[in-house]
Amino acid sequence: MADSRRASKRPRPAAKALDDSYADLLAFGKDREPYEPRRAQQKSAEAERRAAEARRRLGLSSAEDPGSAPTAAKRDRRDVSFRPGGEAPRASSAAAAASAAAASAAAPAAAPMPAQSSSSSSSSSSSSSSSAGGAGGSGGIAARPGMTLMDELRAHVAALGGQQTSREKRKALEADLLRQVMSMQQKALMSAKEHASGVAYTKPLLTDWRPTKALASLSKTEADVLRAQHKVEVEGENIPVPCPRFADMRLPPAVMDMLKAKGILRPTPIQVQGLPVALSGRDLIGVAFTGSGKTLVFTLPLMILALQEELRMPLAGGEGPFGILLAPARDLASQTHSICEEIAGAMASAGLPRLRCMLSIGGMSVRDQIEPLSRSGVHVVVATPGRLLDHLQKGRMNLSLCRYVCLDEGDRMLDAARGFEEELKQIFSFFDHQRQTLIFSATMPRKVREFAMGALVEPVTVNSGRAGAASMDVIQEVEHVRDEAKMIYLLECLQKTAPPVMIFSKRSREVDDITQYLLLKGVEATSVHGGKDQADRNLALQQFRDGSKDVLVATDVAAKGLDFPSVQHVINFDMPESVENYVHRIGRTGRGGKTGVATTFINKGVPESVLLDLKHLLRAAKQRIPPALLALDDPHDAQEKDEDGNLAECVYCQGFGHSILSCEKLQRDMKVFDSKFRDGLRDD
Ligand SMILES: Nc1ncnc2c1ncn2[C@@H]1O[C@H](COP(=O)(O)OP(=O)(O)OP(=O)(O)O)[C@@H](O)[C@H]1O
Repeated sequence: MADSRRASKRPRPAAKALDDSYADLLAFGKDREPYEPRRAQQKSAEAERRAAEARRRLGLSSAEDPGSAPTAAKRDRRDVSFRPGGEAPRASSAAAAASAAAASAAAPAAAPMPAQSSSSSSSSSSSSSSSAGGAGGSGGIAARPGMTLMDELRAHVAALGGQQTSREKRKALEADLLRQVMSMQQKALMSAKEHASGVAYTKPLLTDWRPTKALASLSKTEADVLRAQHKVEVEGENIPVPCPRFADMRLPPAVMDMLKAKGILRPTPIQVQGLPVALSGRDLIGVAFTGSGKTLVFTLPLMILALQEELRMPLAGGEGPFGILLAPARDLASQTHSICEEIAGAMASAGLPRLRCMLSIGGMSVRDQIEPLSRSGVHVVVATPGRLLDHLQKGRMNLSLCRYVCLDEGDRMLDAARGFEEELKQIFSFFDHQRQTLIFSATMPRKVREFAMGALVEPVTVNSGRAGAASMDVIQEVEHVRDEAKMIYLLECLQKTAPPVMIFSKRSREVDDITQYLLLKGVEATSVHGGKDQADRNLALQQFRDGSKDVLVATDVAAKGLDFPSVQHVINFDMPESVENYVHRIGRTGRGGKTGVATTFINKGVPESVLLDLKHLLRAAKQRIPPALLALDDPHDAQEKDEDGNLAECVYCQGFGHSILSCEKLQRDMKVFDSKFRDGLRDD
């Protein structure tokens, strides 16, 4: 069925524009239903009740239902987006979620926390909340005058330490703590309008994609055997069958040729299962180790969807996009944009329409970015959240045709303290219809995944390898080096492998110092960090990519997602604040099936909890543990085992050496929450 909204604006193109050889491809789009929200079907009685309650709390009459009229919708976008779920205005709702970190011991009978989400929520998330309630600690606390939220958290945990010692109660408290912090993330994935009006999408936006006949007829058991062979684990209902060959996925011949030309002959495990899920229109959370090919899992389905739409009816000026791909950093967005362009180029050179992909990031001219959209429309937008939101708010772009959203490095995007939850919340408010949502990362604690799933529609999770584990293709070496000896030792360390080599440091100034030092010593080095302007960053990345520079020195802006060919060695000049960042940093080597080396300098300046996490990570990856780490007194070795005797991971940050109750990341994040609520939310 054609998209009636678009069809009513312009006549459909003549059939002659379509190439017979792509009949197969077109076939799986032709009967797709339009993707306007089908409110009548989607609103359950429960949703109606919630909508009325939200309207009452927001002081809206029923005529002002945010979804009922365009004018009301506009006002709602401004007014309601900050008040999801009809809760208190944003500062206090955010404060409630953050202060959460501490289920109230002082007031166990306090009012229950707000409902998690009006969309379908995962059973596990609801079960954790109910068990938390059972622990008698779901009231949530806010910072009292003169006390920071962190103080409250500490006091609360200390109090509980004395009172509740049983494993069950502690687990319940952990679940509650996490539930409350994470409740912000779910809201970030929903339109505030939907949240306020209780719209709950219950059915995925299925496409007509099918695998080849032989695979389509596989039984569930046979599909499970295939999954086990490819070491992928799945969760969810009615999961599409895995496809062990690209040929099974019925990709357009132009795409098959492109993959072959790039030496991509067999799908990686995340692609074996992730591509069928994404191609069939299902919401997806994909977790797989660094360098395992996640990017193709979210770019290919969108490009194919955009191609089908373009073949059905070419875009005109001002129209589009059909999908947005969001990344937490500009350089990563640029890289993803290049991959989309490459796919678009391959399609065009095979005689298919040229798809237009727009890059929308800060540090570049707004006019240059937006010009292709106004001139001829764009099919795909790859963006960082801040700049995309700016385009939407200023009316330069709209999401009326957009039905596909992907968050790359999803846990970073959704990070309750340092992520983009506020921007995402506002971006999602520009949707007035359902979309397919995909979230990818190499690191995503199980509980965080469960909470994010609560905002998706019948999601499928696909795991390849333990989330947060380092790539097994990286040999990890950890060395004790005093601060004053680091620079000199760095030169020696560079001799371990041939170039290219990446060096990471937390601080921009140190990145500059290291680069200067290496240049003085005759090493072809360049650098990237947040303090450099975008043109310099692009140049440095280009020089490292094309081999004209041997060494790239960088802060963590280059730690996530960037893919350079054949990096041999990653040197951590300092240990990052969390093992999660460590996993991303060392994941710049050992990619696409190649092996690499990572060397990390540690010394007494690194917090013990981080060293303990590192020790456990090395152990899990069967790497050598240096004496400095072996010597650490490790109380968790004995205590923090799960039911199966495995070491339990922190549900908040995925570290192995501690629980959420003593999680340094949560403690740091609580400080950020504190400043957010005191200073107002950031506005960049
Ligand atoms: N099936 C495949 N066979 C061989 N190489 C592949 C395959 N799929 C992707 N690659 C290559 O592997 C490299 C890493 O892929 P990609 O950047 O998508 O990894 P990733 O999982 O997104 O990593 P990160 O978690 O660091 O973002 C790329 O150079 C890509 O071209």
